[in-house]
Amino acid sequence: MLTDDPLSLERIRSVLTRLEDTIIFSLIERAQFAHNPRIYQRSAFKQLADLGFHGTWLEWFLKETETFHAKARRYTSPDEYPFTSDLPEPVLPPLAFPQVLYPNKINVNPSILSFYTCTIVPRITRRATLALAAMKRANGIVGAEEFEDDGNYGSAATMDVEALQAISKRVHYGKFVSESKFQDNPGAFIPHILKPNRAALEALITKPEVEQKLLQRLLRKASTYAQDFQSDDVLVNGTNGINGKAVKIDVDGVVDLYESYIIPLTKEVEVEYLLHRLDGLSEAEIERLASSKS
Ligand SMILES: C=C(O[C@@H]1C=C(C(=O)O)C=C[C@H]1O)C(=O)O
Repeated sequence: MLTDDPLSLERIRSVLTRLEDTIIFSLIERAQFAHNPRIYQRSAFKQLADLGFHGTWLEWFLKETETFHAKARRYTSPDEYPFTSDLPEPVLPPLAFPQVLYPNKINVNPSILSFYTCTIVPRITRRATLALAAMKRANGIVGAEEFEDDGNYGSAATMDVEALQAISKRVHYGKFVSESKFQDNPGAFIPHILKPNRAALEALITKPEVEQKLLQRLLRKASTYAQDFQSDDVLVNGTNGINGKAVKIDVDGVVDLYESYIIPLTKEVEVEYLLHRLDGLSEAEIERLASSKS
């Protein structure tokens, strides 16, 4: 039975499980558009330079979106982390969230943005890109560089922002996992924090059976959602997809995203959080922690 204890590992894992669906569906939506590599290239749009912005189209989308969300106090929540630095202060006073996590400044969004744009997007949009190429060749267009560009820069970036926000929330939830595991047995972690030992900390937080169960569930989910998309070849709205046909998700690509990137980065967040879990505590406070067990 799920408790409302914010550090219940069962409750935390149920949030991670729910985020799987959010991530898979955001990737399915992004997969309906071609790769559109221009939106990930710095200074690829003169119009942005004219606005004084010299990042990528996607970074501009993130900045504009996160600027508004920051004013609406989104990033005062302990489970929300922006990709953009120097955001404005909220227009409302921050909500009084319970102080569940130990104060920290861990934000791995630069790593998330890098693997997402360099590896995940090209892989999940491959089918849309191939379908676009076939359509363009059939219409006598032969320029290979055009095969990756369907011009849907706004739609593609909107889907990218949704995917990135869901992946960021999932990865940074590792902080709640680490606090939960630390409070359950602080004495096991403290020696490897006082004498920093990343490998020992990673071994303590790693649960292979949980990871395997997750990957098996993910394969079932992605395969089911891909099957649904296949059975519904012509989309109701007709705007997404190539030539009105739904593009099915790269099931192996979703599983690989988790196995090669999301799970390892979540564990990196868990270890980093633990390495700073005793920052600012006195020897007496650490001693008390070491001798306590929940
Ligand atoms: C998130 C946890 O910690 C680790 C990371 C996992 C993941 O990223 O899915 C799963 C199990 C653990 O190896 C957990 O124990 O649930």
